Amino acid sequence: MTTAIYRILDASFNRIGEGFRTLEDYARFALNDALLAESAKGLRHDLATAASQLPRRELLAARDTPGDVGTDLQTSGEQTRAAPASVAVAAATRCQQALRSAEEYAKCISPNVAVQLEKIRYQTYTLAAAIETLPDRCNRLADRNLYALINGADGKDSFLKNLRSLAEGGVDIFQLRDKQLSDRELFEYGSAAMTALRQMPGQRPLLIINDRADIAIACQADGVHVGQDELPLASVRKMMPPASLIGVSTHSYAQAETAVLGGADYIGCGPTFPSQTKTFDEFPGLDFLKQIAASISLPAFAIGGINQENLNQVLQTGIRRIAVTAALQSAAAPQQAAAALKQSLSKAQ
Ligand SMILES: Cc1ncc(COP(=O)(O)OP(=O)(O)O)c(N)n1
Ligand SMILES: Cc1ncsc1CCOP(=O)(O)O
Ligand SMILES: [Mg+2]
Repeated sequence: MTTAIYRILDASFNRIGEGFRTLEDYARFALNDALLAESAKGLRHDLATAASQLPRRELLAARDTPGDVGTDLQTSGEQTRAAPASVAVAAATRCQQALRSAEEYAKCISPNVAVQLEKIRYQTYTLAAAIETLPDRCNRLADRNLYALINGADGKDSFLKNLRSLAEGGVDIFQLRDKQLSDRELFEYGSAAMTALRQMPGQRPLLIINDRADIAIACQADGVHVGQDELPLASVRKMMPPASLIGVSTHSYAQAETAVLGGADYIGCGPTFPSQTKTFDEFPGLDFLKQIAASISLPAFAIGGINQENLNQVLQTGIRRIAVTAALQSAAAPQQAAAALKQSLSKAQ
């Protein structure tokens, strides 16, 4: 019986390793996403570490490919795949199934290895979901690059006038960010903004609510933006209607990785420069933006003190999206300032 167990484990380890390699290739060459490719590679290494705790001689001795009664068993679905995305989904499914099988049989000879395989299996569920959903997440914001954080300090009429004017200037995502308004006011401003946006022709700008999933739901906004101190992404996702957008603030590569794997629809990255809107002690700055641009294909908005004067420095990092407050709010002519930012962003695309 021990030979049978090693034979199953040997076959499973091969299947899992091949599955991770297939996922890595898809993330690297089809999605152009270094973070997800690295994540698949990391799991392949974790698998090798777990397997190395079993005697390799026994695993190889149990291998008997010519005597395998299953090599001819194939379903017709295995012969064709509609697209690379289907190859990746099938690879992820095979990995998960083989991990489960390996985990169960490993329990007979090494409970410790079984625990490690279980951990890899859970991480595979997360990675598979992130890989499968990435194209959709990217497409939803594909041509949106100018994001304005607006407040209601001057009253609702002025807020709506500003919203319409900035939309004319080319803002394609708004965030209602106001830490002074009451819950009732946030709801009223958000609802009024949604009514105004729905009346706009063509691809209307989106409305995201800062910090508060409950307010976003109540005013039927397009989504919510949460920082590192708000509710975690997974909890917010459970609360929001299925098509809602969820953005996450990130200040380090590790935070960005967690957001991408956790299913965020976009990330805010910063602060880049000192800001008139919010005070910061630390600035991940342009180096952080470079890191993000090199590794992450999820829409990423640089934020913090960005204006027409320093925009080129941001664009030189490879980042193509920005989120701003003061560059519009403090401008003599906000609509023209938005149009100028939009033009610079469009030129860089
Ligand atoms: C697009 C975008 N990026 C980052 C932030 C900052 O969010 P957070 O860190 O939660 O800070 P507050 O905005 O809540 O003060 C953001 N709002 N939008
Ligand atoms: C909320 C927030 N988080 C990081 S920077 C920032 C403020 C963005 O406004 P500004 O463009 O005026 O710096
Ligand atoms: Mg916040």
